Amino acid sequence: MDYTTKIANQVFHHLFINAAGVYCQTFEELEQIQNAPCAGAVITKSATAKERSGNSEPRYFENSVEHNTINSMGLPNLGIDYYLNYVLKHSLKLPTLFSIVGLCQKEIIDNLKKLQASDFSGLTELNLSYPNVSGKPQIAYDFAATREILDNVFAFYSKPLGVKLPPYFDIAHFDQIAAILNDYPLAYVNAINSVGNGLVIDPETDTVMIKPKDGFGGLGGKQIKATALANVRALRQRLHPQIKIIATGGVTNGRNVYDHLLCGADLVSVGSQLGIEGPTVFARLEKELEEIFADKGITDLRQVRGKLKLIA
Ligand SMILES: O=C(O)c1[nH]c(=O)[nH]c(=O)c1I
Repeated sequence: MDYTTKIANQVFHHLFINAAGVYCQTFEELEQIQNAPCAGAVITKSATAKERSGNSEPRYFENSVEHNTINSMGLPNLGIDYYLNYVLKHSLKLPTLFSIVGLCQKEIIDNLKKLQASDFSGLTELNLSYPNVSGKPQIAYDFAATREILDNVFAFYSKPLGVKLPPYFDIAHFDQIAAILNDYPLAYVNAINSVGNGLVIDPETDTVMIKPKDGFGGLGGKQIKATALANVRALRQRLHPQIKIIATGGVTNGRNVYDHLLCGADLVSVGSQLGIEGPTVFARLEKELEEIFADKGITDLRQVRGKLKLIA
């Protein structure tokens, strides 16, 4: 299958990218994704202006039997300069996306000003849905704040930009966020981030699984697949066609990838299952996807993308 996909000035030859936050904290992890068979792109951990150690541990739990995760990492990262050094210093094998975040609007703007002034020419992903910094609502759940930030960003930022969105659960919210995003020259949206503030209990000890926020954390893996598919589908139906979609959420096998394509995904990102299985996951997913294509006699992605059928 020819997976060639373009987003802004970047050409991808495979569908898969790591989800920001997974396998992308250090040079070593980033290089493992660069060199992973069937990986199409790499994205950095969402970077803040300064290095952060993040929340206290345990802050991540994976149930590898059920393919589910919960995390309240608290934005640990090595700081924007570290990741800028990576994307500028290395002859990178794959298109490498830069994930940016900020604890306040000023930090977001300052980070993007630094990127704008740098020689970085790839895609930037503005994370509007950093769920685990306590006391901070997700920007993307505050529609006025979302519009304000995008106004301020696009007043100066001229490099290709995407936004990472949290899941929405209300049709009116799909309408509202899409109406906002359609007002800006976005290269893409990445939907969805983890499903916020879930709770997982240890049956042995009647105790929460993670320490921060009394056990509340962002959910990932199989348990969020239906929500992820709905968000990809709803955004595809509403956004201008030139705004591409990176689909994230619930991908553990080839059929899930296929379903995200049916809902309109241009690329597919893998988070929890990458963390559980490691970078060989991309080759397994591509193999399973090609088996589905063979069964259905599909030879071109245009026969799948956005082709979800409804009941007449
Ligand atoms: O806690 C985190 O670091 C984190 N965790 C997530 O599940 N999504 C995010 O965007 C982030 I910035």
